[in-house]
This record gives sequence, structure tokens and C-alpha cells, in this order.
Amino acid sequence: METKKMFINGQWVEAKNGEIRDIINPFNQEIIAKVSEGNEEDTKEAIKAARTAFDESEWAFTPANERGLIIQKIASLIRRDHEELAKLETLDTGKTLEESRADMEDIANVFFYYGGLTDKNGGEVISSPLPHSQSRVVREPVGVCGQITPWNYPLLQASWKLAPALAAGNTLIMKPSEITPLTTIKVFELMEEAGVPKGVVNLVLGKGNTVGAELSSSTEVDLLSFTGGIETGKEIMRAASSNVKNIALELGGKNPNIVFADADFDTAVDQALNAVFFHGGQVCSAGARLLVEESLHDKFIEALVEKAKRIKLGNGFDEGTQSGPLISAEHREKVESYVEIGKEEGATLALGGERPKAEELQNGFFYSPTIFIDCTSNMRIVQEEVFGPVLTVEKFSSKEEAVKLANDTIYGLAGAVWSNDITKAEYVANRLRMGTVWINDFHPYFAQAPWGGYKQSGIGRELGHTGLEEYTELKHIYRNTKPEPVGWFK
Ligand SMILES: NC(=O)c1ccc[n+]([C@@H]2O[C@H](COP(=O)([O-])OP(=O)(O)OC[C@H]3O[C@@H](n4cnc5c(N)ncnc54)[C@H](O)[C@@H]3O)[C@@H](O)[C@H]2O)c1
Ligand SMILES: C[N+](C)(C)CC=O
Repeated sequence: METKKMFINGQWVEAKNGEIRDIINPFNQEIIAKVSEGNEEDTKEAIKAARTAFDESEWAFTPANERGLIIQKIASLIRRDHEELAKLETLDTGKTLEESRADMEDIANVFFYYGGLTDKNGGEVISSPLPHSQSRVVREPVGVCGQITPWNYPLLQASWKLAPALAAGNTLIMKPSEITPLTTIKVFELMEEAGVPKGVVNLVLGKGNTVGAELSSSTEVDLLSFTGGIETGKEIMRAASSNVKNIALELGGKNPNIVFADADFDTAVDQALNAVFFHGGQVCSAGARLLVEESLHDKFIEALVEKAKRIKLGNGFDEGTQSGPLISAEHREKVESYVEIGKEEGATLALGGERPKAEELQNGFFYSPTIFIDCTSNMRIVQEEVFGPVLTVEKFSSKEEAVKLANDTIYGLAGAVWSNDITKAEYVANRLRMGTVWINDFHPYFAQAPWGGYKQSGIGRELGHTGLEEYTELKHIYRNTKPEPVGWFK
């Protein structure tokens, strides 16, 4: 099996220390690839390449529409290789092929969107209050960007960083999750094919505490954009203080899904399932915290449990599989430990709470859909991100109580409200302290709208025009059109 390499300064290179990592299929634990495992030395070299490309090449001054054409070429190449990329993502993450195909469509759309936005970000003319002057604000690239991504949506999260960083004229070093690097490696091949100049995009593979830590602490990196867990985010903030670098953080969530008794019953049940169990609950915005109006509670839970029992776990490549395995043995143990915590805290198991017994699932990291009822807001199982197929259910009896419970969290990524009374739904939506609120829906996100979190779910916004602005610095340029002595110091 040929070892996949890193991309530094326009060259495909092995790790300096020759280390190699096996990449594992979480469905059956087979080795699907071998990749170079870089460390701090490789990262320093990549940072130097990105620094030189930013400071000494013309990339940042390339006409914006030309950069836009390159980004749109990348989008077209992603569309061309859509099926290959989707299969790689399913092999690497275990998610269903249908999900991976949808991800690849979204990813191509992100590149098309930012390719189109590139030359529409020129800045503004200011009405100067001073005579004989011209005043303008321009948006310039931040410089060298470090980008660190997680394993749950490997290429999707990478695309939200790569496309806007290039659009704004930055150079970058990307570090994907060490356990799911395959689609990111492939997209670096496509960026090379699309003609991105040497040194502008660099890929270093390896662990968080080596490659990631070097990117976060380096004084040669101007911006660090991170998607991942809250504790890693805090560590990155500390490391980024080395040179007061710009940071963008997309962290976790414990997202409330609020169902009123007047919601459309069948739709709300179906979508509550999808909200939490899609991709085995390994979604930052998973609706892992269900809040149901008291009068509806028992009927809703009965229907939910019935449907959740029938979720078909299996190989992401098989027709009919609705959910794949969890990403790793270690992650499944974390989920299991949370289920034990829930039981100890007094929550009642209405479904699951164990590994599935089917013979064909025994080599994968599967965990059964799990539902806890009788939950209260002070429980750790309700407050902390499990990042697996575990739902907690609480009751409420008024819209005010629903809002209070939903906001009782350190997180603020996303939430949803279900009701046919639009005034009530709007009341709730306007009071949720979250970056995204869905009314009578769950999960939609797209390139045109910002994504990110309130509170400890992060700093900044990806996607939309704000996602591009994150990769720019603002500069005010003031010109005196009739310079003459001030005469202050006679
Ligand atoms: N807000 C969002 O849009 C969003 C999207 C996807 C995932 N997430 C979050 O990501 C988390 C799951 O992903 P994960 O388990 O890969 O997260 P993680 O924090 O363990 O790892 C994320 C990335 O950070 C790297 N890393 C680890 N330690 C580091 C360090 N000390 N310095 C620098 N980098 C380091 C990892 O190698 C990986 O590439 C969940 O909390 C989920 O909610 C958030
Ligand atoms: C942001 N999203 C929903 C695509 C992935 C979160 O894990």
C-alpha cells in the first residue's frame, strides 16, 4: 500500500522522521490507507512556505476575479471527482454513502459560492469629514492561516476554511484530523491541478499535540481557524496568545429541540429522530436535548422509541443502512461512560444503552440509539456534549419555561422549535441564545448563511459573507488631496 504524502511548498513530501500512520475503517477496523505522520519540524517548514508565499509572491495582489476563477475550478474538479471523494469519506468515517454524496455536493457549492464572492469584497468609500481628502476602507488578507479540522465532517469542515481563505488572498497550512485525512489529501491534489500557486496551500498530517500545537503557538501564523471540541479550543486560545493571533473557533453544542403540543406530530417525531441520530449523533448541532411540552410527552416518547428501535445500523456502503458506526473504539468508550453517568444520575433508559448484538456489527464501533427520559437540567448527561446516539428528554409546560431550559447551557450553537403557532415559535426563536435557530425544521445549513456559536460554542462565523470577512483585515486608507504645512510648531 503506497503511503500518502503531505503537501508542502508545492511538493508531495514524506514526514521528516519517516513516521507512518495506519488509517482504519470504523466499520470493520481494516487498514484502508497509510499516511505520513508529520510533527513540529514538518509544520515549521510548511509555515515557512506559507509565510514566503504570502510575503514574497503576488498571490495576495492577484486580481480578485482571477483568484475566484481558481476557486471555481476547484469546485468543478470536486464535482468531477464527486463519487471518488464520497467513497473515500465513507471509508474513512463510516457514514453512509448517501450522506457522503450530499456532503460532496455541499462542498462543491461552498467553493462555487466563495469563488463568486471573491471580487465582491472590495471595501467601501467613506464620507470624510475633513476637506481635501479621500477616505476608503479596504479589506486585505490576514496573512498566513493555520486551519485545524475534526473527524466528523472531514472535508466539509475543511471546505468552510479553504475556500474563504483563498478567496481573501491568504496562504494557509491545513491540519486535518489525524484519523480522517483521506478526502482532504485528495482535495489538495485537486487544488494543485486547479493551479493554486506554490506555497499558497500546505497540508501537514499528524496529531493535535504536535502539528496542531505548533500551528496554534507559532508566531509566524497570523490567524488560527479551528473546528473541534471545547477543551481543545481553550488550549488553542491559550497557545494563540503567543503573538495575539486572530482566532476563529467552531466548537461543540448541546442543542435543544423544543416540541410544543400543537406541532405537526408525525413530522416532529420523524425530525426529532433525525436531529439526534443522524450520523450516529456525531454532529456538532445534533438535537441531543429534546424538550417536549408536558401534555404531549408520553405519546411523543412512545412514538419516538418505536421508530428509533427500527434504525438500521450497518456498513455505510450498503443500501438500506441508515447509520454507520462511531468513529473509533476510544470514542465509543466515551459515549458508554456518559450512558453510565446518565443512569447514575437517575435518568431512565427508555431505549438502548448498549452495543448492538447483531453478528455483522461486531467488528465495527457501533452503539445502539439510546433515549433517556426523566431528565433534569442539572444532569451531566443533559449538559455535556456526548457526541453519540444519545438523546435526553425533559418536559416543559410554558413557552417561558421552554426558553429558560433551552438556554440553560454553556453552549449556544443551534436549536429548533416546533409549533403551528407561528407567534409562539417566533417568541422562542428570538429568545434562544444560539447561532442558528430552526423553526419547524432541523439541520439545514448552506454556504450562503453564517454558521457558528454563541457562548462557549465558539468565536466568529464561517460561511456566508461573514465567513470571508473572517479571513480579512480592515485597513483605512486616508489621502490628503491638498497637502500643506500644519503650522502648529512655528
Ligand atoms: N461548531 C462546528 O461547526 C463543529 C463542526 C464539527 C465538529 N465540531 C466539534 O468537534 C468535536 C469533535 O471533533 P474532534 O473529536 O475531532 O475534536 P478535537 O478537539 O479532539 O480535535 C479537532 C482537531 O484538533 C486537533 N487537536 C487536538 N489537540 C490539539 C491541540 N492541543 N492543539 C491543536 N490542535 C489539536 C485534532 O488533531 C483535530 O485535528 C465536537 O465537539 C464537535 O461538536 C464542531
Ligand atoms: C456543521 N455541521 C453541521 C456540518 C457539522 C457539525 O458537526
